[in-house]
Amino acid sequence: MAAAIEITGITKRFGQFEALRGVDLQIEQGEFFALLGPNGAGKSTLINLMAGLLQPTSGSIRIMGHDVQSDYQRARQALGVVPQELVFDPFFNVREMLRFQAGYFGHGPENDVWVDEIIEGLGLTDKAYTNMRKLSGGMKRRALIAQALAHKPPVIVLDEPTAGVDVELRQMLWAFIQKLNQQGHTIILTTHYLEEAEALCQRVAMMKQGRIVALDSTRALLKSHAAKQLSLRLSAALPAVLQPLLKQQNGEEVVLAITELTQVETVLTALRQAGVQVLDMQLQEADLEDVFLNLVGNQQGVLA
Ligand SMILES: Nc1ncnc2c1ncn2[C@@H]1O[C@H](COP(=O)(O)OP(=O)(O)OP(=O)(O)O)[C@@H](O)[C@H]1O
Repeated sequence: MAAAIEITGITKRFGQFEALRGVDLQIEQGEFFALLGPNGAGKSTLINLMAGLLQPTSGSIRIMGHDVQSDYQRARQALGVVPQELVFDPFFNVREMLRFQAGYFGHGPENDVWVDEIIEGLGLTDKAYTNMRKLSGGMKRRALIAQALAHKPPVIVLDEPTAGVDVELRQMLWAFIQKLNQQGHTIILTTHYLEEAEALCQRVAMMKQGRIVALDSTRALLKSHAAKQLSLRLSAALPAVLQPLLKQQNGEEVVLAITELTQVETVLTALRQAGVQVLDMQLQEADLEDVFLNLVGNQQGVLA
């Protein structure tokens, strides 16, 4: 079985600037995959290369086994990309636009059942016959997501689909995308909402300055890269023996970084021996945001 996406040795220069510096990545069919990274890491450039909108400086990309350059049409047919920007054709209503889009990929009336399914799945039923230019911003975004899906592509790329959208659309979108994933579609998601990636994606790639700096299952990343946090309110100062674990001090509260649960016992013993009482205690699991900050740092705008 061909991989959904196979990226081999991709580099991309814009003049002197190297936006991608050797990216290798294979995403299997049926995966729900997150592509994360701070602003400027190269995510959109990689997506534009997948969609054939840019030519790589070197390397190759295959979508469902089809080379994006030498077999462009079949590669493009296999891919649906939901772009970041709201670009649309103002002359059609929603349903017409979707049928037109599917027609562009060679589908006829047999695809209408699918078009109606996405209209319903994205909550556009009431707007199906409304002209695109009369839709509100949120509804336009739904229509653009629908547009990327109109030709029923097996591989779906969502480039920050929930940036600036309300909770209702977010929940509806994720329910629908999860259903598509269960039906066998491969989903690739970029998002700055790391809790979304953590909740939805089985595997994560983190990019920094044009390179992949981490690639693993979400679970393994959480386990290997981030510590748990133990927050304590104490009756006296933190004993010196525990200072090496100190991560933060917020007034009365001290936050210790621990890697193993057994360390909690060690901390409590050390406190008892020093005669320090625990007034309050909270153990917090590491989340994907901690991993992200550890690996790529909190550059400006990362978690906008
Ligand atoms: N057409 C272009 N010409 C010159 N530089 C470009 C061009 N497109 C992108 N870049 C640069 O390449 C780098 C990667 O940009 P890209 O848009 O891929 O990042 P990103 O990870 O998608 O960021 P964001 O999270 O902000 O969308 C940036 O430094 C950007 O300025």
